[in-house]
Amino acid sequence: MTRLSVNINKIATLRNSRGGNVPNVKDAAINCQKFGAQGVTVHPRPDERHITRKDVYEIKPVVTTEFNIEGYPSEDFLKMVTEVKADQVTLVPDTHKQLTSDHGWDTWKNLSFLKEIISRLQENGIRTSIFVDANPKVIEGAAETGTNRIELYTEPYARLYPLGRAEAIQPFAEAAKFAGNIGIEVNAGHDLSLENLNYFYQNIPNLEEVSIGHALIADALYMGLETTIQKYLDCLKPKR
Ligand SMILES: CC(=O)[C@@H](O)[C@H](O)COP(=O)(O)O
Ligand SMILES: NCC(=O)COP(=O)(O)O
Repeated sequence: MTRLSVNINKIATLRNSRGGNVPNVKDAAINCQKFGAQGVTVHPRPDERHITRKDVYEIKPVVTTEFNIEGYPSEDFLKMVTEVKADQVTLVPDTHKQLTSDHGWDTWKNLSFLKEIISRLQENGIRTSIFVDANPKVIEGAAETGTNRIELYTEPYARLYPLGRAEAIQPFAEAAKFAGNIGIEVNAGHDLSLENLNYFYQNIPNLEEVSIGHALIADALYMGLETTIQKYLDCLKPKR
């Protein structure tokens, strides 16, 4: 079964545009789960332009499914995810000024750094995932870090999908197969949508989880959160 974790960053973006507490991110987390999401994802950034550190602490008690926190492993970030006891932490190689995440880790170059962080998180009972490009060499490096999972960075798939989905999926299918063969579980995310999700799911073996925010929250403006989540879950129905 592939789980859907809803990234609620964009709810916080809307809230922050006015100050105050509308829309309420805690209620969004509660409702995503009520409507069937099997996880809640947040990606707090150092400038707190959407999810804030305070949000992370406030959301945790209402998450009854899986709380996945994504971000760059600064000391501040590590303290927060450990205090909050995230179920899963996804390490992302963000730089300070990034508009959004746009690349995976160079796992070989950052091997000792990642190894140390991953063992600290695992000692605290937190499952780890690291954000990577669909590249077997990089995934081999990920295995060396001791991580439980990788998250495949799917923006290149989403971008190429309208031009030719068979070519778009190929490196991802190979990468996921390679990860499976060396015993690493696979998550995926970034720019997945109602247009491209089902084909991704159909072609990626043993996909544990997808985290989806931008497109899903945009769809919810038109269809409502409940219908939208149902449609995303329909894309992840067991393969026949
Ligand atoms: C790692 C990843 O792909 C997501 O967390 C995505 O970057 C969402 O972050 P923003 O909402 O800040 O764009
Ligand atoms: N890890 C990916 C994520 O949480 C959401 O990415 P996006 O759907 O907002 O592009």
